[in-house]
Amino acid sequence: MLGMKTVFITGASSGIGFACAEIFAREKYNLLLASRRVDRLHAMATDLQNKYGVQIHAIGLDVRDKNLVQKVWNELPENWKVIDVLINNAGLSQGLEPIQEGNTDDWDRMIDTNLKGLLYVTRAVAPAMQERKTGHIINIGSIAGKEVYPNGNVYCSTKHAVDALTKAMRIDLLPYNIKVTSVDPGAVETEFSVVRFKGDRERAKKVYEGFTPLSAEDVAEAIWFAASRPPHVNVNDLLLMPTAQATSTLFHKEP
Ligand SMILES: NC(=O)C1=CN([C@@H]2O[C@H](COP(=O)(O)OP(=O)(O)OC[C@H]3O[C@@H](n4cnc5c(N)ncnc54)[C@H](OP(=O)(O)O)[C@@H]3O)[C@@H](O)[C@H]2O)C=CC1
Ligand SMILES: CC(=O)[C@H](N)C(=O)O
Repeated sequence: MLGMKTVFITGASSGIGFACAEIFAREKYNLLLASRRVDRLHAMATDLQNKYGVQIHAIGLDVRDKNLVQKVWNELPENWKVIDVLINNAGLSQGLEPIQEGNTDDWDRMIDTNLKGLLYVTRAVAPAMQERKTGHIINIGSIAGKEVYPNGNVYCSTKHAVDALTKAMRIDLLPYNIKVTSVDPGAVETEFSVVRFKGDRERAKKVYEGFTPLSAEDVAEAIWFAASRPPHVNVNDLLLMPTAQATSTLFHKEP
């Protein structure tokens, strides 16, 4: 661990988080990886350790579980609590219905993951950054945190909350030299839509037909850009879109 920086990535088992793990390992960061599918994390850890020679610690974690988040953090070996960059990436959408037809369990899952999960992980990690008077928290927001689109109601509101939280966290943490950034992608072809449509791969595929979406790597490179700025530079908010997607509403072609 000596001399090398450490990045803590939530939601590292797939998509943007998975791509971040590869890029930060390439840049010789040690990786603290968390998600529920810890088998995937172990598999990627072996691959990345062989490829880049960095140290990797994988933890099974459901960010919705407040007590588990704190327990897992408390039980980490001390050297894995020295986090230079926290990437609050874990998140999802569930369903795409108008508000009056929405599934309230879906709503709970999005709020518990995208908002409360981000809060619980930040609350566990930020005090150690405060103590060391250094750190960088990168929240993965969305164009859905800047605009809303038909049937996007609760998902969009969770990402609007992430937008507000990022601004508030920056104020609170500035006295301790902790940077706070929001990276806000447009449409990215990951498992996101398969999760949204609960395994309906045909429906998920249709989301990306007719245009070139962002790749997880496109977003991870943007996250690396923000993380690799010199000490006097903070990227407050980085919005990146597929060229073909003028606004979030173009993202959903469904009626
Ligand atoms: N794809 C897109 O178009 C866009 C995505 N985003 C945001 O990017 C982030 C990453 O999404 P993306 O990579 O696309 O989607 P993926 O579905 O590919 O990845 C989501 C990741 O989040 C993890 N995750 C989900 N729920 C939990 C949980 N309760 N506890 C811990 N980890 C969890 C999943 O791991 P596991 O299931 O193993 O727990 C997985 O690693 C999300 O916050 C999303 O809102 C923003 C804009 C656009
Ligand atoms: C742009 C996103 O955050 C997401 N892909 C969505 O469907 O809104």
